[in-house]
Amino acid sequence: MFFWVFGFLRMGAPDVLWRPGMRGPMQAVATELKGRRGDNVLFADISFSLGHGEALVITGPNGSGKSTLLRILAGLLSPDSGAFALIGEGGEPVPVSDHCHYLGHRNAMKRELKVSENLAFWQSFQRSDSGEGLPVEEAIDRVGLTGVGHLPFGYLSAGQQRRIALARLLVSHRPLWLLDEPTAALDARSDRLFAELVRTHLASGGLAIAATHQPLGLDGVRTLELPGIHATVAGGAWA
Ligand SMILES: Nc1ncnc2c1ncn2[C@@H]1O[C@H](COP(=O)(O)OP(=O)(O)OP(=O)(O)O)[C@@H](O)[C@H]1O
Repeated sequence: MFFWVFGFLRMGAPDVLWRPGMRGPMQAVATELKGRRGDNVLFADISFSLGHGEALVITGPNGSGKSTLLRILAGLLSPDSGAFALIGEGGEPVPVSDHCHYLGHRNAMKRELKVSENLAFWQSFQRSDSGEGLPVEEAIDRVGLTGVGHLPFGYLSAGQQRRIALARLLVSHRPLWLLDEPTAALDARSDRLFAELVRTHLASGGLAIAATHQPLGLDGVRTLELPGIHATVAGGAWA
């Protein structure tokens, strides 16, 4: 038995706001990905293609393999078979690890370091040739937490910490955002703020793939539903 839910609505043609130093449009292509944990095949035949300005939301029950699929896309796990590639301007593949932001369940911040120190670390660590990100203080402003830069990260509430984790996406520019439960712990206002951040990213030609149980407040994104463990997925492919 297999379930595929396709949302083929595409967001309106984005105003492509290329910034200085930014590379040309990218395309993300997954080809017949098969993911396994131990003896369990979680999913198979996952194929899709995303162009610049497009987003994909991955849904499915607990344990269906959403995080596993995202980790495979990020290059943190190997697929059982199949491939995922990011194709740059001119048709050449570019390393996914250098061109993606991966936001996992955890925020990947040091509790003892100041918010600004954490973000400055990520800015330096994830510097890319895809273009400049925002200054740290501006990224903090964008997630609605003006003035918290001097505080230790551990002083923030769970929702505030998640918002700073989202600010990490802004301090260095990377075209592909891979987001695992990005809105966990966020309140309704922060959900809207997150949707706005993704909308802006897509409008500047970026790509986003998010695994979530909650609606992300984004219109016109494609949806991929993983059926759940022990089910067989077959025959689903996007052009
Ligand atoms: N490190 C691991 N070793 C072995 N099995 C694992 C490991 N991590 C996850 N699994 C198993 O893989 C399956 C898929 O897990 P995954 O975290 O990808 O699901 P998910 O769809 O993201 O779940 P959730 O909605 O609960 O976040 C689960 O059955 C889980 O027990």
